[in-house]
Amino acid sequence: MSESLLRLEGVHTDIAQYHILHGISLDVPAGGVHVLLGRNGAGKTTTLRTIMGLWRARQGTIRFRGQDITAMQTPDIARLGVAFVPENMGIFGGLTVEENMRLAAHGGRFDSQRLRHIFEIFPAMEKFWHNQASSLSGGQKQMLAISRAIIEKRDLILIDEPTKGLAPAIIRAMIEAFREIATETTILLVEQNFHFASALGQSVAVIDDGRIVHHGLMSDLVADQALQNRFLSLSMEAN
Ligand SMILES: Nc1ncnc2c1ncn2[C@@H]1O[C@H](COP(=O)(O)OP(=O)(O)OP(=O)(O)O)[C@@H](O)[C@H]1O
Repeated sequence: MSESLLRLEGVHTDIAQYHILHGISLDVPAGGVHVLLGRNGAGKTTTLRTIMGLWRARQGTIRFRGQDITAMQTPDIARLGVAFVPENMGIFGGLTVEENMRLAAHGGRFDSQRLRHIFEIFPAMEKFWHNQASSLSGGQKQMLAISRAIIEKRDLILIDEPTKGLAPAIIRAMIEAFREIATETTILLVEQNFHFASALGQSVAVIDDGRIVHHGLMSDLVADQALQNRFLSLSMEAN
């Protein structure tokens, strides 16, 4: 694998009095989609939030392009080219699609070429440009959340369970969209849907009880039924 874009070494995170991450080490190479699997409560969201500086690692280091970002503030991490799409998507229901996008664009201004590129990936964003975000379907809201993350060119996008609650046809469309987005950026994806995760992922890490219990190529996991039995049962829905 190529040199790490993101590297976590022995990361411990506490939330209040609870010790949630117990020494997470993870290498994310530049380019493509890399997947973090794990059952509910395993620590996937906490890992993404710790990378983004929304929770503090009390021990261990997080490096982005070799730079130590462990103690950096979230806006500074974002300025380095890291975006986060949380599970609740973080969009503003009372604002239009355009207004949501404008809030995410640098200086509130759009680069027309960039916007055209986003409309090619997600045509619904152009169609519903003047509609309130609250009126969008679940899939369209997710598309809006991802569009906001890529309105500026990013080096790394952290995405938390984008297919949760979506219909299979929408998930299929999302696979194509993610493939396109991953041609220009690196995606670290938290996912429970194995079909989606395996269609996209190059590497996969399985987290359980705040520890990485498996890390390898997604193709090896897909090809090895015994590995799947061992890890998917504690990770995700196999559909
Ligand atoms: N704000 C919080 N206060 C207290 N405990 C929390 C908080 N957020 C998360 N936790 C706990 O941290 C552990 C890891 O949660 P996390 O959200 O990282 O899991 P996850 O793997 O993303 O699971 P899910 O798929 O359910 O989102 C869980 O035991 C959870 O209860």
